[in-house]
Amino acid sequence: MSAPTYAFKGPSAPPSSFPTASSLRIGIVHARWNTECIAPLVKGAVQAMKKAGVKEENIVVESVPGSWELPAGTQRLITAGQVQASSNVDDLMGATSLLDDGGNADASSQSSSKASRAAFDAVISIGVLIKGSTMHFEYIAQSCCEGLMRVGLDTGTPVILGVLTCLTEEQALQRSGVGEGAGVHNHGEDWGTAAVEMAEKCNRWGKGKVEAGGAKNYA
Ligand SMILES: Nc1c(NC[C@H](O)[C@H](O)[C@H](O)CO)[nH]c(=O)[nH]c1=O
Ligand SMILES: CC(=O)[C@@H](O)COP(=O)(O)O
Repeated sequence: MSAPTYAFKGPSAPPSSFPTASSLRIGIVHARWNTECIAPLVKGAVQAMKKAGVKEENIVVESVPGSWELPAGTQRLITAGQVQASSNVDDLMGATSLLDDGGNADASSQSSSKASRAAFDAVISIGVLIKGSTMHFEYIAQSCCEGLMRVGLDTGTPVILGVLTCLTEEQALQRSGVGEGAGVHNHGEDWGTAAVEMAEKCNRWGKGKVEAGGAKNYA
């Protein structure tokens, strides 16, 4: 199944600068299913956030078994950040991620004395669902996306939907930036940029600051 070509589908350019990026703390929770795609997607998100100005030590990467576990994992990571911010709880010990050494290293490898202990400004939830021969895919895809939306609205922390729901392995690879042919694009990069933008905007709106004058662009 080859990728269709589009005239304009896709996100427009992100903001040209992210003034508060260096002080943001952003979490990634990724599923461990379909690692061929998960690893490049997580890498794309991390690289985009670093390019926007987020410090590597302020990006926390944790994993859960599959996409079904993403809503609960995301909710609990947000809570963990809030607990850390209000106490002296140290790193989240024992956590494993595909990006660690063979999935066996613990989260202390990410730690740095300079790392933020603030509540997370945004969390990216990354999973790759690929249609099989039963209804498994449909149930997980629907519940996972609805669950992640609920976590974002209930906690007030921006949750970025980094879940691919693909009908074929080829579709998943193309959207992870490792496929072949037209339409290959690492969506993880878009999710990283979206996380920084939403973190900055929600922090600003939370302080009651809104930008005036935007209507002139549409007059
Ligand atoms: N089929 C896929 C799954 N399935 C696993 C579930 O997400 C879950 O981990 C299991 O049922 C235990 O509760 N997960 C994916 O991320 N991607 C799939 O394609
Ligand atoms: C429950 C499962 O993991 C499995 O039986 C789902 O099968 P499929 O991915 O072919 O729908």
